[in-house]
Parts: sequence; structure tokens; C-alpha cells
Amino acid sequence: MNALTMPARPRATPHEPGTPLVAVENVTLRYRTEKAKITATRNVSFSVNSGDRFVLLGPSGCGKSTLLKAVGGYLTPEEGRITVGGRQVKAPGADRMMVFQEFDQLLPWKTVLGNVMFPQLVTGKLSPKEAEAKARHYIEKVGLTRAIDNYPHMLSGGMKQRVSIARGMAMEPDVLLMDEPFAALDALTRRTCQDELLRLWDETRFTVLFVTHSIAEAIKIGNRILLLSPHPGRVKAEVEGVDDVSAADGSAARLEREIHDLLFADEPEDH
Ligand SMILES: Nc1ncnc2c1ncn2[C@@H]1O[C@H](COP(=O)(O)OP(=O)(O)OP(=O)(O)O)[C@@H](O)[C@H]1O
Repeated sequence: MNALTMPARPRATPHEPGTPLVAVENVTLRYRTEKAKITATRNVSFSVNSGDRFVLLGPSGCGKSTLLKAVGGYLTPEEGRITVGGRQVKAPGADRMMVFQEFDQLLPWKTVLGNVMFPQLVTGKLSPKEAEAKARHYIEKVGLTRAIDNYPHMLSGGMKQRVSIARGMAMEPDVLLMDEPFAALDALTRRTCQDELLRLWDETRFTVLFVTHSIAEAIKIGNRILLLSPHPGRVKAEVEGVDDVSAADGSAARLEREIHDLLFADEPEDH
């Protein structure tokens, strides 16, 4: 599913202060294949406040991507409900932009500028002139102004991910949905991209829902972390105040160990 195919949708109206921006309530998500029904997540609840860097963390196959897609409106919960800005999610919308792990999210025949402008033009949200100004602004924010006229094949993996982030941010969504956006990058580039995302967040305080299976990445990116059990995913715990831990005093390493123990405590399989 490509974020670029999203239909235009009015921005969510500002929600009541004190109420969560994203509310996931008792959500069970299932896939139906020819042979079986696969429960990806069972009875999951969490809420994301405006300005949160909320991380979904859990082992491979626990349903993190499935949950993110459901918030994106690409999957409908079999039970429970999801609201964004107080409105029930029923379809994809420009208030929820997704950034994926894969590098091939960009249109190969468009330049960096063209790619970042594209969703604005498709949704008719802005005039071409306004879309260009906004795109240039966010391209500058991700440090790609010098590559603005380049085509995707001329960019490194990290640069392509930064274009995807600029494209998502340029839509100024209520929530940016990021599905392991840095997982395919080499360790050094991954760290740089994480630092850049945090710098961007410092500047604009956008809301992000971020999926990863790396405990270290979750601690670095998130201010709140939801721990999911192995398949099918259920909530194991929520960690708040992650911003307060630091590498310097060893508290980040301690938290990493605690999360590890929580995540990998033995649990019976349940289908
Ligand atoms: N299109 C699909 N059809 C059927 N089953 C699916 C489909 N997509 C995912 N699943 C199954 O749903 C479960 C959750 O998958 P999901 O990709 O959400 O997990 P994840 O936690 O994001 O894993 P990873 O970290 O490996 O990406 C898995 O058992 C997976 O095999």
C-alpha cells in the first residue's frame, strides 16, 4: 500500500485538550488467508497524546506493522476501535502519513522536490506554488537542499528515507506513522537518521507513532514505549518517561535490560 494513493481528507479538527490524539481501544486484528485466520494482535489498547514519540516495540511477527496499518486506515479491526482526533478511522487519510522501511517508496521519475510535492498536489491540499514552498521548507529541514533536483536513483538509502520523512512531514499530518524506517540502513546512517528525527521533533514537536523491534532504537526515539508480546501481539507493559533515562548515568542500559527481560519472559503461544 502506498501512502501516495491517499484520498484528500479534511484535517482532523483540534481535539479536546487532555484527550488522546490517537486512541486504540481493545483492538483485535486478523488476516484471513485461504487456509487460516491469523490473529495478528489481540485486544490491544493504547493512546497517543499530541507531541508524543510513541513507540510500538515487540519481537518479529507480534503485529506492530499490522497495528500501524490499522491506524493508517489500511486495515479494519475485527474488534475494538481506533480514533484519531476523536474521529473513528475508517480509511487512509492525509491526517496520517506513513513512512515505510523500504527504499522504493519514491517515484523514480520524479526529483526529490517532485516527490515531496506529490502528495500535496494529489490531495489538492495546496496550490502548486504553495506545495513547492512547503516542500522546499521540509527538504531543507532534512538537510537535502543540495540534492533537491536529484532523482531517487542518485540518492543513498539514508537520503531516500529522509526524502520520505520530508514528504510525510510536508503534509503536516496529525500523526506521522513510521514503520521501521531506518531498519535497512547501515548502523552509522541509522544513528544519523535517528538523531535527525529527534532534531526535527525538537523543532516542530510533531506526533509520531514509530514501530521497531530494536530495544535500543525504541529507547532512543521514544518518550513512551508500548511493549507487545510475541504473536499474537498483546500489550505487555507501557514504559513512560523514557526521556528521563540517559546513557551517561547507565539508566538507559538498565532500562534496556528491563525491557529485554519483560519482552522475552516465557509466554505460551496462543492462536
Ligand atoms: N498480509 C498478511 N496476510 C496474512 N498474514 C499476515 C499478513 N501480514 C502479516 N501477517 C501475519 O500477521 C502477524 C503480524 O505481522 P506483522 O508484520 O504485523 O508483525 P511485526 O511485529 O510488524 O513483524 P516484523 O517486526 O517482522 O515486521 C504475523 O504472524 C504475520 O505472519
